[in-house]
Amino acid sequence: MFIESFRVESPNVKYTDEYIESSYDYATTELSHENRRGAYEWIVKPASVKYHFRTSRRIPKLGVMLVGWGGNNGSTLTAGVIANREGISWVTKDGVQQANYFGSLTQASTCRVGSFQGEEVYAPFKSLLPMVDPNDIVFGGWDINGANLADAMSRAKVLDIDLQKQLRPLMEQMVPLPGIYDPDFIAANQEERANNIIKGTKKEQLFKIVADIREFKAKSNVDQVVVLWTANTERYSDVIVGLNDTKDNLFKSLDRGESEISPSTLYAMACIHEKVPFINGSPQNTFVPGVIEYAILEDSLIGGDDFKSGQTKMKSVLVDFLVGAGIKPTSIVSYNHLGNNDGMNLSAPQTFRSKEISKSNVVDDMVASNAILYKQGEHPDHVVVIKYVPYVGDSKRAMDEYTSEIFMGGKNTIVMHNTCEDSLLAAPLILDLVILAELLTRIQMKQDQEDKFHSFHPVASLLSYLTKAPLVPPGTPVINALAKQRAMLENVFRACVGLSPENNMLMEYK
Ligand SMILES: NC(=O)c1ccc[n+]([C@@H]2O[C@H](COP(=O)([O-])OP(=O)(O)OC[C@H]3O[C@@H](n4cnc5c(N)ncnc54)[C@H](O)[C@@H]3O)[C@@H](O)[C@H]2O)c1
Ligand SMILES: O=P([O-])([O-])O[C@@H]1[C@@H](O)[C@H](O)[C@@H](O)[C@H](O)[C@@H]1O
Repeated sequence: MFIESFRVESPNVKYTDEYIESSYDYATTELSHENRRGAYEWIVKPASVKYHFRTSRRIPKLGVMLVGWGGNNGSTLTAGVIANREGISWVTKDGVQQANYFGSLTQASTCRVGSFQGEEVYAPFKSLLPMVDPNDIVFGGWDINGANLADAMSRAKVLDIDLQKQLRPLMEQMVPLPGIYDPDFIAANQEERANNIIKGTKKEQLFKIVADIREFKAKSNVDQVVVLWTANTERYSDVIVGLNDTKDNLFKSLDRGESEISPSTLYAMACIHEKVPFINGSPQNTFVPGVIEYAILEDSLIGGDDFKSGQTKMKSVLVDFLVGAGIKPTSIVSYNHLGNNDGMNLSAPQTFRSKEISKSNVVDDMVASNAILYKQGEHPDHVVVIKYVPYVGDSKRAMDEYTSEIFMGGKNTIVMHNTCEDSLLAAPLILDLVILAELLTRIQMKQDQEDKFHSFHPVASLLSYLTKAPLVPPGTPVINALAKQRAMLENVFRACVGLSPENNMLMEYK
């Protein structure tokens, strides 16, 4: 059974005009290793911590500024939202296609709210808490290439022609603002694309971005802005003591005109300066330690890294299943080729290295969870290959092979092939990232013994479901298993309306 919405009635939940307020007993455990009767034992004690949540019900008019707006992802997302908002349908060789938000967790997934007369009851994920409607989002952003969004959509070659024809008049007036271009951080093959750039020193560029954000907010008449990086993958920045290891050193480096400050770090600093959430959809280390310290000091939301859209998303499901089933993956080979501009940029060794890192670390938590299968320090062989093949364009071809050890010395090899437009996987994730980032800024929490409500930690680990390399607060475990990431997000939102975590026990039927 499916219901469109629900209201929680509980002594622990209060709906006012301003807020949804809830009290929630967080059940956890406390572990100790104790010498009992001459032998050490691991003691596990159930514990409970009372939290209070307060979610503002005032949904803002949201402006989203994309860095790399004219790229395949940026143009495809903008086109998709306009098509949904205008209710556009188009003719394809398979018949008439309606616009939809498939692939978006917030817009096209559901969550179980219970059972009714023996039927399982599900509601839209977006009904858990008041969220921005994507159809109401105002888009803007920057691009180092000056193509308008209609031409960018055509260049991307992602969407059907009949749809593009209907969208062109609605998109050709959208022109990206000049972006910060530094050839030292992306592939040299991007140089000819860079015809729309901000001149000046890095500091002048940073404060031009600040001015752009303020002007966009005023002109678009939006209440809140979220900025998301969907520009090219940069090489990693060197992290150097005295350069970018602290907020103060980062700003001193900026004043000195240090070159080792990437464009993405400059955009992030500008957003933190304006207390505008900044999400990194690419794998580079935008968030050098100085940026993280700056975000924490300013309590300004940052999140990332690298959209988890295809091969890696599948990997974070399959390896979790295998290891959870007591099967030992021993070799993982992920190959793909694609022919879009992202693929061209990744054909340079230094930018590929950024992507190789984010695509390789995704199994670490699952391997570490099972010492029966893996000895200390043991890992599967794990290879990532990306090749640039212009002819296939955005239609990424991914081939994965997983070899595992099974019962009594047996071997099992799983091979997968995946073909689809990479941007059609990423665009809905961008939507989720900006909608969730905005929502997180409207949720406040406190433990029972705390005096005042406060926001979540500004490093938004709750966005990890959507990223290959989740950015987490210092000292926080990095969870990559997709089911755990989704459950974490859903259960925190359930707590905000006083509902217990979905535990799948179905005791009613036992
Ligand atoms: N499935 C996916 O598409 C997917 C998944 C994970 C991550 N990503 C990442 O998302 C990013 C975008 O992917 P895409 O396919 O849209 O790439 P794209 O090359 O089509 O778009 C990137 C855009 O960014 C612009 N740009 C580059 N540097 C810029 C800067 N400093 N400021 C402003 N604009 C800049 C480029 O001109 C281009 O228009 C890439 O980094 C890619 O690795 C994509
Ligand atoms: O999300 P995923 O499919 O694992 O990884 C993808 C890579 O395989 C692809 O080569 C790259 O161009 C995309 O940006 C994305 O990162």
